[in-house]
Amino acid sequence: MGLLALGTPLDWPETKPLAEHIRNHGITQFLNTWKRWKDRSGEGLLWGDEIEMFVTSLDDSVPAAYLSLRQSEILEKLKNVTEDPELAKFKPAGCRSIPTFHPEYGRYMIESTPGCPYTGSLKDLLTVEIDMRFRRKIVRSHLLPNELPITLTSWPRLGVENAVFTDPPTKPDPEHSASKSQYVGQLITNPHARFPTLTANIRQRRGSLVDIRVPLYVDKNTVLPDGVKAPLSGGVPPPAKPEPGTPYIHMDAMGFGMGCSCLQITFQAFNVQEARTVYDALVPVAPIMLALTAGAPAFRGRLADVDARWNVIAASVDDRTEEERGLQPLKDAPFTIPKSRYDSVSLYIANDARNKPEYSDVYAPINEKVRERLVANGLDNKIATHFAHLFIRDPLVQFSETIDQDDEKSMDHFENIQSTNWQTVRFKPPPVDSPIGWRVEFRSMEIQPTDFENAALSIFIVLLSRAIISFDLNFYQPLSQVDDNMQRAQQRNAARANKFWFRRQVFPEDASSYDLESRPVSPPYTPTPPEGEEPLSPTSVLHGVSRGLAAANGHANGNGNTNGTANGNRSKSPLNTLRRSGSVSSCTSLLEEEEASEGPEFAQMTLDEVINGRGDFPGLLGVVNAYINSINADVQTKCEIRRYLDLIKLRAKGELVTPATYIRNFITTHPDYKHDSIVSDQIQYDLVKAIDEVERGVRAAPELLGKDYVGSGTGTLNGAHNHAA
Ligand SMILES: Nc1ncnc2c1ncn2[C@@H]1O[C@H](COP(=O)(O)OP(=O)(O)OP(=O)(O)O)[C@@H](O)[C@H]1O
Ligand SMILES: N[C@@H](CCC(=O)O)C(=O)O
Ligand SMILES: N[C@@H](CS)C(=O)O
Repeated sequence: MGLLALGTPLDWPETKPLAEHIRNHGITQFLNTWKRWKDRSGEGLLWGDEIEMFVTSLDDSVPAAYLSLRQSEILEKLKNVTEDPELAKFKPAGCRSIPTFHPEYGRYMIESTPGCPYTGSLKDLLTVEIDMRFRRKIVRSHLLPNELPITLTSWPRLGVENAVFTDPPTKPDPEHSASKSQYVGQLITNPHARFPTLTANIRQRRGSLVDIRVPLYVDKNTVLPDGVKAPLSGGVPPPAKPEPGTPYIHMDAMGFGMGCSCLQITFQAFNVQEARTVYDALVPVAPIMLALTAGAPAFRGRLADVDARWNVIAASVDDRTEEERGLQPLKDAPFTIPKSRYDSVSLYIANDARNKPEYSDVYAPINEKVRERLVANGLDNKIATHFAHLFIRDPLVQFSETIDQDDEKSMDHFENIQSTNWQTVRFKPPPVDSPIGWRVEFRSMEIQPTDFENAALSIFIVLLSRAIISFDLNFYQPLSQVDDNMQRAQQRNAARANKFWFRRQVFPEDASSYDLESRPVSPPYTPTPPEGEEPLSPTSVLHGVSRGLAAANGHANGNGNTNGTANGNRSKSPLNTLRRSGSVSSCTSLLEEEEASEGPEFAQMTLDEVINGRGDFPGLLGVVNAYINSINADVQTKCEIRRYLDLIKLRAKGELVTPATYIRNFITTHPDYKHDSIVSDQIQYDLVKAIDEVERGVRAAPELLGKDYVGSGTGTLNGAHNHAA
């Protein structure tokens, strides 16, 4: 959740003339922080997750499940839980603090975070699921008897025409609502000024309603839509912009995207250098984790032909003008902008010789004035270019009371731009007046139905970040490949059927290059815009290659059971220790043929291979296992951690399904499903009940969670039914 300042929000015509003032002071504020923190080390790893959930309300008489719009009431009660002596009694053993709860975009959403950040010790990692479950129980205990806390990524029936999908019922109001949507009304949006203002100002800056198009999953009885009711303005990234003639689901409001739920992880790095290294390494991991966590197969009452939310949110906050989208010749805009504010990363940032200029191969326009100012103040070109790219954007939410700020004491103007650049990974400078240091936020993952999964994914990403630092791993690949992977990750059944570009050789070839401090620094570079300022479509170059390549290759199944080196920091020969005996690849001729054309640096791998490894490539889980083996921890703790890592392993192998597949299967096998792509009220009601029962362990879902999953029981704090209405 972004900056939640208070005040009188300005509309777009009032905000636009302030853009340069806000950017200038934002950079001044950043430079003040830079001066304070550039050489400072923090405490090292502290980290936390953010879990976004929906509050749903069930009406058994219809039957139907609605989005409950009681966010404010519920958060009002949750505001004081930290001091609640009653609650302290229920704090589970191992849970260190009372969690905190925050608003999110949807008026039906609650975000929760741990009360204080975790450390990286394995023992602390074992408290993550306990903490997440505690949060869910606290929320559940503050709901009405007919309400449930549900961690679904998209709400299948949000915005269905002439239908009730909220409690209380709401109607679209295109005349007066901030989005002007023909499908959803103002009341689905959190009333805090940030959210309606973002919604209205994005639309006004863009010059039209946002335009979201998701390919429709066409079943045998699907009646193809006869077009949309509002004129469409185009410029939506694929596959939200299906090929002409492809049927799609249309959405037209920020809430369809930002009203989705995700799982985010924020780590504090030891220093700025480490933060930049981890940021870069996680950029290629983002699409991999999007595919592994995919959980959004239905939008606006229909099954989609995608499994994930990403492009929907990208299009839902796409404030670019027609000129910026390349639909009109440039007149007022200085350049075309290839991506939405919510999108994948377009520049690597580490000052590292391995960060070759050719890897930042997607067009990333920059604010040259900002770059020059940052460089003149001592920043190296890579980090300066990163911020100069973020600062091509205009501010979207400004309050009249806070136009003039004390740049020594505030970061609000900086955060205004930074926190509305919603990229897969976020590089976060230290806040003012706080001991918190440089952080990296990993943002691509979709929320999972259970906290077992949410904890497993969080633990995996944290351990991966430790392995990256410990073994000095090199995940660099061209950002055009990462962008291509982002699109592949969202396709239906991507986790099982798609291939993803990844770097083949991830270990340093020369052990002496391990020392981050002594690594040579690559020369400055400037990303070159393509000739004629046409918007690039790097993904299209690579698209055809991936399509339809099912994971039919019979490569050996790495079990991720590596023999890591002892005493982890900077393992000296990770390649040798990770080479698995007997795991030589036995690829099909198709794969061999494909690989032959791939070159030595990068290969297209199944998700199983990226995670579990193949041949000399250890897989992300392989390096995590090596890291675990290299640190001192008792066997019992390591075994308990493996329970979580097994979920990652088995899901990547395809032995467990993604939430998207589970939900899709639930819908398509439901007796009320008529093979017409439609998710009816009855289906959604049963789905919501089923997801809740699965979470509590009342309903088995071995295909999603394995057979040993133990649920949260009644799910409430005191074992009774919901009580705190
Ligand atoms: N010192 C710290 N280092 C790392 N993570 C921290 C630290 N302090 C808090 N966190 C965790 O960072 C997460 C996000 O908290 P933060 O306050 O940065 O949220 P935010 O600003 O709303 O994030 P977003 O970038 O999603 O808008 C939480 O899980 C929190 O536990
Ligand atoms: N809910 C958004 C993220 C919102 C935020 O940036 O905090 C998502 O699913 O990605
Ligand atoms: N919650 C996100 C998306 S609206 C933010 O505030 O930036």
